Amino acid sequence: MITSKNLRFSYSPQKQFSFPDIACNDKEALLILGQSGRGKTTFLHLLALLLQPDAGNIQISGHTLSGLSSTERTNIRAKSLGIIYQRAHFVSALSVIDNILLSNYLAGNKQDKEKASYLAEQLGFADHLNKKTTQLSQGEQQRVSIARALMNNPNVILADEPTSNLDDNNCQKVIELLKKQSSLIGASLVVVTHDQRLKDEFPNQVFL
Ligand SMILES: Nc1ncnc2c1ncn2[C@@H]1O[C@H](COP(=O)(O)OP(=O)(O)OP(=O)(O)O)[C@@H](O)[C@H]1O
Repeated sequence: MITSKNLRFSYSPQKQFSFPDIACNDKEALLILGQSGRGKTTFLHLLALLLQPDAGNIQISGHTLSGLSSTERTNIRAKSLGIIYQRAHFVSALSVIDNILLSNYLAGNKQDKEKASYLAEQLGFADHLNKKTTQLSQGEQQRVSIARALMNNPNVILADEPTSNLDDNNCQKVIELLKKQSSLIGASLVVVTHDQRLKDEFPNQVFL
């Protein structure tokens, strides 16, 4: 479960944000909608402990995540969070499968090739595992990002515009897969987007 309360953040005195409180239980999904520039990525990066709030707090599975060192934040991110970034940030020298296995390595876990292959099968890119990520289409890269985010069975999955580069058919597929896979591992799923196609896919919604 993830909750946030009274979160505030500023890039500068002119650019200040107050975010609505959120709560997303295990196996549940929450959609955060907002137009471009409303602070969706900023909010997601606060939830992902990549940015530090000026005020307010975040709890994951009942633990309050304030006053942590940078190492502690990095460890929580690697072990408890699955993050699907707006841009995938793959290591271009590595193959698709090695990019996926890298998240096991960074969390200090055993590299689980079987799980990577299973997820690739489920997400429909099993034929591409030995390619370089640069050889994949945007939609394929999006699905590899989802597999990478699921590898350590995170408590919380945070997805930034996971469907923005996808056509209607792939948009539907990716959201179904994300909801199914996160529910299977018992995670909370938080999606930020401006993609109006997702409005009917999530009963729980917050607007920025
Ligand atoms: N590092 C930064 N320094 C200063 N201002 C920033 C920084 N990052 C983002 N901003 C500003 O903060 C605002 C919110 O940015 P953010 O990326 O969170 O919005 P968004 O809702 O995700 O937008 P989009 O849908 O276009 O990705 C924007 O006006 C942006 O210019």
